[in-house]
Amino acid sequence: MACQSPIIVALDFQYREQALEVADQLDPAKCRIKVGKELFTREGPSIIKALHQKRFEVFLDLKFHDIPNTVAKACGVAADLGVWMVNVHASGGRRMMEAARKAVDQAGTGTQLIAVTVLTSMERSDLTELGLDLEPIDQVKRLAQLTKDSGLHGVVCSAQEAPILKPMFGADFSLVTPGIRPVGSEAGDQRRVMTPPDAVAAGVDYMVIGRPIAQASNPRVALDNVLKSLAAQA
Ligand SMILES: O=c1ccn([C@@H]2O[C@H](COP(=O)(O)O)[C@@H](O)[C@H]2O)c(=O)[nH]1
Repeated sequence: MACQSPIIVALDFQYREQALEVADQLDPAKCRIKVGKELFTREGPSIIKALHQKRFEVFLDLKFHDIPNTVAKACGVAADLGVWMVNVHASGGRRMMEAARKAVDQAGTGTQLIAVTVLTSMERSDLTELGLDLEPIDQVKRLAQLTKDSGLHGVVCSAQEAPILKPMFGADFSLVTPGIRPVGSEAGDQRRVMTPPDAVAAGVDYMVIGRPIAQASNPRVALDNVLKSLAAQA
């Protein structure tokens, strides 16, 4: 049965052993797992297989950004791996995203394809340096609209943008939000952050949590504490 939890735990480790040690402390009924660039670059598709064997649904977070043909082929291969979700950068443009969606659909594995709008580590000053003289929310809205128009299943954004995006794009367009910080945990390199209960109240569908759970002395307890904070609010 598909996992009902909104939590996606990012296993940002280099080695399979480290990642699986944390995965073994987690319950696939209570969270999904995100595999990103560091772990996938070291371990390759075998880490996906290992997590699937442990019954986790996997978000393969490689944020593809290249010409349409290259991204479409990569997304098709990711979908063939049977991952639950894969992503691209929305700034790759409409033709890139449409090609990627087509390739994912052709795989026939039900993989969801989403696009990154503005990284949660970025704030207005970062956009200014890129020549974008606007608030993150304005760029997020623009790229989310392009993502929706290109036929993708949702976007990566910050939870801070969810109250605006959810009514704009509706229940079927997933908002996947990193930059989630339980009370008391350090923001680190994240800039647009929110607590788990506030993120749910803001309308997010899925929240990605890495270091606050994966680097905790007890990841199982850290995950349970997040889930308890959500239940207390419900
Ligand atoms: O905009 C984005 C897109 C992806 N991420 C990824 O999410 C996790 C967050 O980890 P934390 O340790 O909870 O900060 C990480 O794997 C990023 O690559 C993101 O943070 N922001």
